[in-house]
Amino acid sequence: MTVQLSDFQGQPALRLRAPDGAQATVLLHGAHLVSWVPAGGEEQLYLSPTARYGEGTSVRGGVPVIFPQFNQRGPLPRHGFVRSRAWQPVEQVVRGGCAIGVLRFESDDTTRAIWPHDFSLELTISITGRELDIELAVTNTGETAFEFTGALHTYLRCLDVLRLQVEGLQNVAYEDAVLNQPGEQWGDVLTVLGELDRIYFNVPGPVTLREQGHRVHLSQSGFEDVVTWTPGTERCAALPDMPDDDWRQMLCIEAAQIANPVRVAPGEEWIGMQQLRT
Ligand SMILES: O=P(O)(O)OC[C@H]1O[C@H](O)[C@H](O)[C@@H](O)[C@@H]1O
Repeated sequence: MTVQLSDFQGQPALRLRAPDGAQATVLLHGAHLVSWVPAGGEEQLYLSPTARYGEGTSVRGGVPVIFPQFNQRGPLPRHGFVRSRAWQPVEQVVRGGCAIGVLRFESDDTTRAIWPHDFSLELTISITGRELDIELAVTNTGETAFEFTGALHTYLRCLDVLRLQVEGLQNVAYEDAVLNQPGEQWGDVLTVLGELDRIYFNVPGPVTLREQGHRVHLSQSGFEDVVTWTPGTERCAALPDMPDDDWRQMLCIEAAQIANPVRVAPGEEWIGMQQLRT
């Protein structure tokens, strides 16, 4: 196995470095990407300074992998269970100018006890220049089909969430979990006024986060939906693993599959991807 483990906050991690200087760090815990610095650029991901680490916890920030259940849309723990478990490192390599890290998670007695299916997940993180690709492959290794929902729950770092714009969601129907009602994005930009928690369904193209002197383009395949989330003042103050005012420095733009659960037949594989470019 071609993997060299580093330490990040006491956690085993893969540090990726492309020949052009792009860097990323992914924990074995949750296959959780906690840092992405494009070549010649600055940190693009928000990571809470009071995040918790280790078995059973989920890290606040970075890119949590949500599987096999989004949020509380089913009987499983919120956002499923793979974000709070250790994954296995599979590969760490530099190929064609990209630094690539691969991690794997396989069903075991603990997962079967709450979700009776056999599966294998592989998360591949690839960086080069100003681009990050995150690919989640879900394989059904069992004898019967299963369905899942999930997401790559990307926390983007920003200067001030109240002063940014998100483009690419015009005319897209959404469900607003704060107002508890459906809606449709009528303007060409989404601005944030405070707590925001929306699922945009069937998003047709890329989404761009834009603020003064900074922008990130996000595109996705496999995943049909996009979630936008920031907790706002009150909810953030109630989160034990995030400083009270830090919600102003982040916005989650998640590649998600929620409205139409994915059905995976025995032996089949589903692939979902989120691509970020600055
Ligand atoms: O606090 P967590 O379990 O990590 O969930 C954080 C957030 O994730 C998603 O974005 C959901 O849409 C939110 O409703 C939820 O609050």
